[in-house]
Amino acid sequence: MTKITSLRSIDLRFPTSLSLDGSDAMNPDPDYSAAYVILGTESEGLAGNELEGHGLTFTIGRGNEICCAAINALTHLVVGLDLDWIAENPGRFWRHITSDSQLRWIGPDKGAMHLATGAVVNAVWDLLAKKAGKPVWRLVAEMSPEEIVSIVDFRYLTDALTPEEALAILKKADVGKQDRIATLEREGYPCYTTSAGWLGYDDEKLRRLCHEAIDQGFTHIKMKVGRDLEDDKRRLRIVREVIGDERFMMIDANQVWEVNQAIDWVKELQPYKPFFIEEPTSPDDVFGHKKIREAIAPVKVATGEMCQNRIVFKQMIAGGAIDIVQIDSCRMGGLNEVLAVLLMAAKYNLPVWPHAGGVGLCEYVQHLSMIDYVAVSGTKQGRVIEYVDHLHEHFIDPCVIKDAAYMPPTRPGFSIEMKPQSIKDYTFTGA
Ligand SMILES: C[C@H](O)[C@@H](O)CC(=O)C(=O)O
Ligand SMILES: [Mg+2]
Repeated sequence: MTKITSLRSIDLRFPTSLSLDGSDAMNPDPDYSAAYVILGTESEGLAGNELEGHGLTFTIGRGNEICCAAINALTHLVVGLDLDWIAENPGRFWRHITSDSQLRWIGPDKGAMHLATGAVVNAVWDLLAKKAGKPVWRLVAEMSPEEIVSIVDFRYLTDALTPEEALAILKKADVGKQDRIATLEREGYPCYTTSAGWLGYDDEKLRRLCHEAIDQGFTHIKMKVGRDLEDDKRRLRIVREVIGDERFMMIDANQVWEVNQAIDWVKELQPYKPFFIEEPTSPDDVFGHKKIREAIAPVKVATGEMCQNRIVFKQMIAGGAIDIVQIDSCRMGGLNEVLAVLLMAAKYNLPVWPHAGGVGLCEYVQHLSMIDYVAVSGTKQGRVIEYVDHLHEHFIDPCVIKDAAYMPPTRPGFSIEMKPQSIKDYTFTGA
C-alpha cells in the first residue's frame, strides 16, 4: 500500500520576458512559470525510499501564486489517498478531486481551481507511473480498453460520447498496439516548432531561426500574428522565402481579434498560405470559431490551449467549429480529462495537435500524443506536436527531439520532475 501523505506547492518563475521568448500579440512579455506540486508518499516496507509525485500547471507570471493557493486548497482531497484505490478506478478519483461542493463554486471545471486540478492530477499520474516502473504514455497505452475507459469521467459528455462508444474506439485501436509502440520507438512522434516565430523577435532573428529550423529537419513552423497587419505580411513573407512552398506554416493570433476582424485579417494573410489560424478569437466563442472556419476555408481553424474543459471542447468538436484540436496538458484537469478529449476527437475524426508553448508542456504532451497514437486514434497521420526550445535544461528527464520528432520517454513517470537546483534557483520570492 502506498499512501499520499503530503502536498507542497512551489511558485516557480523564469524570466523569459527578458528575451521575449514566448511573446505573442496578446501576451507580449510572458515569464514562463509553473505552479509546481510535490506529493509525498509512504509505502509499507519502503521507509526512507518513498516515491514523490511531481506535477505543474503553466502560467505566464503574475497569478502563479493564485494557482499555488488553489493547489493547496486541494490538499484535503488528496492527502490520505491510497494509490491502489486511485489505480482501481481513476475516473472515480477524478470525480472525487473535482467534486468538493464548496471549491466547486469557484469553478466548476474552469479557472485557477481547474489549473490546480491539472497539476495535482498529473502529479498523481507521475506517482502511478513511477510505482509501475513505466513512463506515463506506456502505462496508459498498454492498459486494456476497459481500463482506459475507467480513467474518464463522462459527466456532461454522453450526448456526444458515451462510455460504450469510447470502448468501441479503444477496442478498435487495441489491434496493432505493439506494432505502433515499435514504430514510436523507432521513429518518434513528429513535431513542429514555434521557437522561430515569437512576436518579439526581429526580422533578422526570425530569418536565422527559420534557417536553423529547416537544418534541424522541421517541416512545420508556427508564427505569431495579430499585432499589426503590415508587420504580419512582412514576417510571413520572410518565412515563406526561407521555408519555400513545400513546408507548412501555421499562424497563431492568441485571441486578439473580433470574429469578423479575424476573417478579414486571415484573408489578407492568405497569399502566404497559412495552414491554420490558431486562437483567432475568444477561446469560449464556439459560434465565433465556426463562423470563422466557414469563412476562411481552406485555411483551417485550430484552438484549445485555453479551452477550459471537456465540455467546451465537446461543443467545438461536435459542433464543427474547429479543424484541429489543441489539447493542453494542464489547463484542463490533467490526463483524465485530456483522454476524454482525445476520444471525442477520434470519434469526430479530428486530428489532435497538442499545445506546448510553455515550461514543461513539451515534457508533458509527448506522453499524451503517444497515448493517442498507440491506444486511441491509432494514427500519426496529419498530426504534429508543438515544440518550443526553452527551459528543458531544468528537467531531470527532458524531452528528446531527433530529426524533428519527439522520441518516446523511457524513464518512469510523467517527465515533469524538475532538478532540485532549478527549483531552488527559480522559486519566486516576490522580489
Ligand atoms: C504565451 C505563450 O508563449 C503562448 O504564446 C504560447 C502559444 O500560444 C503557443 O505555443 O501556441
Ligand atoms: Mg497558441
